[in-house]
Amino acid sequence: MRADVVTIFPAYLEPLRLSLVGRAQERGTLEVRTHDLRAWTSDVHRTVDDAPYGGGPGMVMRPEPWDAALSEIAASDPARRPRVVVPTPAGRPFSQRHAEELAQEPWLVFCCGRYEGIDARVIETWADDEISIGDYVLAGGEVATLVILEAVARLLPGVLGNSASAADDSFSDGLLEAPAYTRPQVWRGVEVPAVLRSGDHAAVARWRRAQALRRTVARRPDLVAQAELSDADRAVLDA
Ligand SMILES: COc1ccc(Cn2ccc3ccc(-c4cc(N)[nH]n4)cc32)cc1
Repeated sequence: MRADVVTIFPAYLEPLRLSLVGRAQERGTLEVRTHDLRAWTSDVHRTVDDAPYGGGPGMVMRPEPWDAALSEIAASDPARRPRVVVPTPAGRPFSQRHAEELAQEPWLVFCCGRYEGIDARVIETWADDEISIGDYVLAGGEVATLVILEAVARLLPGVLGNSASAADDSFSDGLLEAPAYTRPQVWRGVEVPAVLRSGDHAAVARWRRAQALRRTVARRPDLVAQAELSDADRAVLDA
């Protein structure tokens, strides 16, 4: 996968060189190219923003630099068309399903807005996805891009080690994950549930499913409504 990121703060994307996403880049599974939007300005002050029509607080990002940047990036591989992603508070809520969908794409381009956002005509012209990572307002699209790219990168082939699998993810079955434990067996007087030390893999799976169901009912009833529940699941919830 190739991912281009356009931003006025390229340094914000440096964390993509670390850890899981960094390893995916070293392996060639993911290629991240970061671009400074100001490279596509033509005035001496390298202006990327202007006052909003209709008044109101703050500034809006001008369309010309964005259109020049996206046109040049898209033209760099004429045989393909990238999927253009614009993080915004007004976007479709990001989810594991959405990450799985984006992980199928060979080429993503992220437009990191700042100020009060990007001129709407750029979004109309270029955006394939407008994505919100939550109902709170960040100062720009860079952090959202880091979130989206990490969630997508871990789904790419070979990125997660053998010991981990995206198929076992929380949300992969529509529920929250069960509590996890490791050594010591007793810590601050609290013992690891015996079933997890029993060696009975079927019992462990039943326990984890029951814990995930109860946790999801308590914290995210909206997810329970969407999940596919078995008769055994319903028995747990009715208990
Ligand atoms: C009045 O409306 C706005 C006031 C401030 C801003 C700041 N801002 C500029 C670009 C940009 C891109 C993404 C996000 C964002 C995404 C999520 N889930 N939260 N915040 C925020 C962004 C935007 C819109």
